[in-house]
Amino acid sequence: MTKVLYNHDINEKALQEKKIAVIGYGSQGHAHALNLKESGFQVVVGLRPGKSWDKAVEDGHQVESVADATKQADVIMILLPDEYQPKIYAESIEPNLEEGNALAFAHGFNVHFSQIVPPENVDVFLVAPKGPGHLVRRTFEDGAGVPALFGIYQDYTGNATETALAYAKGVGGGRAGILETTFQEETETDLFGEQAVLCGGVTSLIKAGFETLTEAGYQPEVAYFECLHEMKLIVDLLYEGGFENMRYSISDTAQWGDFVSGPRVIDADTKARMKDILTDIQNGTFAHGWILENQANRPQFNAINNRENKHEIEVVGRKLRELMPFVKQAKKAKDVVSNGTR
Ligand SMILES: NC(=O)C1=CN([C@@H]2O[C@H](COP(=O)(O)OP(=O)(O)OC[C@H]3O[C@@H](n4cnc5c(N)ncnc54)[C@H](OP(=O)(O)O)[C@@H]3O)[C@@H](O)[C@H]2O)C=CC1
Ligand SMILES: CC[C@](O)(C(C)=O)C(=O)O
Ligand SMILES: [Mg+2]
Ligand SMILES: [Mg+2]
Repeated sequence: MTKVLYNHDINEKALQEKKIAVIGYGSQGHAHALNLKESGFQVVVGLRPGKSWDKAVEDGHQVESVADATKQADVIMILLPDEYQPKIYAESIEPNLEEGNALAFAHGFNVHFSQIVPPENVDVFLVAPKGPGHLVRRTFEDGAGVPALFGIYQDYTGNATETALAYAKGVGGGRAGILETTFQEETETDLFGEQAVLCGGVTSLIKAGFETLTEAGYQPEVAYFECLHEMKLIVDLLYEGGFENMRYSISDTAQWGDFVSGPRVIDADTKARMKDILTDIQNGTFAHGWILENQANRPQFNAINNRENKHEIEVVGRKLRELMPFVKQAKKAKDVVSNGTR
């Protein structure tokens, strides 16, 4: 079995005298900066003036421009949106790198697809938490953590692995398990997971179920609770103990329906389309389309996003969630991070 590393396997020495620049203070950025600081490491946050800057100051960080944070740091973790990274890297990071620095990423996209080509005299690694940034922070505060992958693209100093592992431990990955990967494997599996299963797959499944019920005349509120709200409760059981644990808790009627109807929804054709999606990721078709979409100022992204936000499941869900104040909302936390108001 692949070796999974935990806190007790990792020596933090490689990062102890070092300064870490966390560039960006969004979903991942705020979680890395706060978790690393609370793990005892020196952190400077690199940003442009604005909402994230104000929030990072409010959270007690030293905040500098991206260029100045890079100049001061030994390890530069780039946690900007993937689509803006190449420009900001070229303008403010690369000119300020010094020999022996470490350049780090939480996703391999830009290095793997050659949108960022690092100089030869720095270490290059990734530490990719396998979870949303707000949960990287929330679980850390709760004394737990989110699993993380680490991968070395370039080991100029000979210390890249020790540095990456200390970083992964600092953000809380060593509480849940740290696995070695490559930039290629992380990039391709992460893109596949978010498109086919975790985000694209799940939202399409929920929406199709909701629409099937409402088009048949059932109440939208009932359809919302059935297809979206209860998803989290079922997924919690999967998270805690896999399929067996979930099936232990549901009724035998549900389990029989799971066995006979699940494969009618997700069948061999669905799997063949998943393979097509993976091929498009592997051969660069997806990356090419996403890069062009951004160069054109996101016409399709914005149109689809507006349409999705107006879908009946979102309208009814907003109303129902207002009546459940115990439901925590990452979007509110994200707005807080990006608009500086708490
Ligand atoms: N979201 C997640 O949970 C995960 C993300 N990743 C990876 O982590 C990286 C970061 O993603 P994510 O956290 O979602 O990013 P976000 O969209 O949350 O990051 C936004 C941050 O970037 C800052 N920013 C944007 N443009 C600039 C600029 N021109 N100059 C300076 N700062 C700027 C924003 O500041 P401002 O307020 O000024 O706009 C804000 O602080 C990506 O590589 C992603 O693939 C990996 C695992 C999970
Ligand atoms: C699942 C989406 C993700 O890959 C993540 C939170 O891990 C992302 O890019 O945000
Ligand atoms: Mg991911
Ligand atoms: Mg991702």
